[in-house]
Amino acid sequence: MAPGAVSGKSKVTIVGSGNWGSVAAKLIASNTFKLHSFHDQVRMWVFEETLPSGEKLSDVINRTNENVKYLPGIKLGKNVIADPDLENAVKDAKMLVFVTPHQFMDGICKKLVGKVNTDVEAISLIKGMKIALEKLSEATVGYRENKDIAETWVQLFTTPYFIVTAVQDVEGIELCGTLKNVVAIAAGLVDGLEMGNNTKAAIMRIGLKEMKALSKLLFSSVKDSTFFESCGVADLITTCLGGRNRKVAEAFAKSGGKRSFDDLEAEMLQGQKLQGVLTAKEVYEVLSHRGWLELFPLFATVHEISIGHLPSSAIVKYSEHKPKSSLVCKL
Ligand SMILES: NC(=O)C1=CN([C@@H]2O[C@H](COP(=O)(O)OP(=O)(O)OC[C@H]3O[C@@H](n4cnc5c(N)ncnc54)[C@H](O)[C@@H]3O)[C@@H](O)[C@H]2O)C=CC1
Ligand SMILES: O=C(CO)COP(=O)(O)O
Repeated sequence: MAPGAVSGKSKVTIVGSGNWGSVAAKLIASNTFKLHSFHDQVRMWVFEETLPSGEKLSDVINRTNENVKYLPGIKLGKNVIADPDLENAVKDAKMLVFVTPHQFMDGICKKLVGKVNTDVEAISLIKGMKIALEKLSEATVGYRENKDIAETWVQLFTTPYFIVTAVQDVEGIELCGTLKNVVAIAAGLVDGLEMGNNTKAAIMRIGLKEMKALSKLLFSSVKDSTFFESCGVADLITTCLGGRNRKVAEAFAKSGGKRSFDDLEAEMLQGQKLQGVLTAKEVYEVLSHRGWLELFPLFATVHEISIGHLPSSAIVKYSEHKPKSSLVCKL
């Protein structure tokens, strides 16, 4: 029997403990407690930090059963164990749930080499829900070939208020979750410029079109139908209406570009991380490398605004840059 399957039960470890990581821990812990195929206890790796009280965050989570910094006011479940030691947190796991801001993943993966079970299964969480208050939400699990494994993950996450669907399109789902954060920055800029709902809806539509076009250019296997799943249009709507990327971009535009995204992130999010600005830079690099910049004016403009090369108002002027080919329209 594999070490992670003590008494035949799969042990789950969550790698990450921010806002969404803590929500995931709560969801999963409620299921592992009820379902016989999973070990009750869920380990959650915590990037350790010292709170203003002088206590360690992991100690406080274990004492109060609450992530007081990243998800205050919500009980995680007594079977969630916070562990600041990454190696120890993963060593017996049969199922790993990765949920840290993506800029930290390289370092984490390097530390995990040779430390996890050889038959471990892993999932990277997709985006777009505020569900800790148990309001109805959805998510999509992507899989390649093995639908049975996908269904195990669906079982682990599903609750009466959290509907999870398995979709055979890993790349499409990953790219939806990644690219929507860039569109959310654009939507926030429109809010900061006080341009109203029609303009915002137009930006969201164009953003969705660029999301689909870029995903399909990068991976021909990406399915159109994925954009109508929760990970596609639903996630895009929620992030553009109420997310952190939107909120900080709004403040950036309101400051007339005088405040940087880094400053605003630190001030407004108190340790939580923005993904949209870094993603816009990474997308820009890909577009630039492949000679596709003019095919994706919204994505390119978001990056140029975020680094101060263009004013926020450029977000509604970018359509004057005419794409060189009709490739985007064809897609
Ligand atoms: N909050 C949301 O609604 C959703 C977030 N996501 C994704 O989940 C991932 C994690 O997001 P959240 O849990 O919201 O995190 P968060 O933004 O709330 O918190 C940041 C996390 O990064 C950790 N951290 C800071 N410095 C670190 C370092 N050097 N190394 C490792 N960790 C470090 C902090 O301890 C904290 O746990 C992101 O990729 C995000 O895109 C996905 C779906 C929904
Ligand atoms: O998916 C998320 C982070 O990548 C959530 O971001 P928002 O809070 O901007 O919606």
